[in-house]
Amino acid sequence: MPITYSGKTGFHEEAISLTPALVVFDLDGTLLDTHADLVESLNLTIAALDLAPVTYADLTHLVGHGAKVMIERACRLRGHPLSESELPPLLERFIAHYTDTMPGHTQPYPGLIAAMDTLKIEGYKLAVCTNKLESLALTLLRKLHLTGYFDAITGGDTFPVRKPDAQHLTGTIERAGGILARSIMIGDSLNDIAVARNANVPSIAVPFGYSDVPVETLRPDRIILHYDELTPELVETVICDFARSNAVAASR
Ligand SMILES: O=C(O)COP(=O)(O)O
Ligand SMILES: [Mg+2]
Repeated sequence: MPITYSGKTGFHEEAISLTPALVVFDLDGTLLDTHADLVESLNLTIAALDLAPVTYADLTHLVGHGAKVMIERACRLRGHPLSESELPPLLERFIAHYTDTMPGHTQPYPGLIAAMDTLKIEGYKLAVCTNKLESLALTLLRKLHLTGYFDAITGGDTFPVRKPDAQHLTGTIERAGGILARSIMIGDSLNDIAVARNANVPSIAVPFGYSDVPVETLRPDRIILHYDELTPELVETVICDFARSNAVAASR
């Protein structure tokens, strides 16, 4: 059974404390180190326009809003803003190459699997909320034998809106059978911390992903340097501290 926080007694608080907590992960740069494959497929894509390759350092400014935006930004960076008709064949080229080479060099970050195993054993729910196209996220997670961990996997095209719009996260939580008051969001970039703030859910940032600014400046509720730190106790503490500061703010 998950450890529960001891809020005020009463039917409502008790019902909340008995609901298993849900840990929602971003994908690129949070669950999985995808950078080598993203850069490779992106460079093969823009090579169709004879554009020079982008680097890993460039990726931090390109990634975060899905493949379409990443291709558009890479072309603009290389001095070729795309016209509307140029994008669809490039997107197709990217999707085909990225899918064909999966899982490529992509790997879970150190300690992730052990942390997820512990959370699952303790009764926690897990989900993925990524701006990657849903089909790419599903195929990649399937090829890495990870889909079984998650109660929901949603992408940038699953709902009419995507991160940082709150509805991407609230929709993911609903699909996973979680509740807002017992959920946390873990991510590497602005969109993840912003979606959590917009949905009124606490956030944990990881510094090893693709943020173009230091994650401290995003003001997450916590930062973890390694997945060893992602324990049931930490999840409960973050949820409890967040509920407490919300209650203090409401009483002012
Ligand atoms: O693929 C992207 O652009 C972003 O993906 P993420 O939301 O999993 O970081
Ligand atoms: Mg990310």
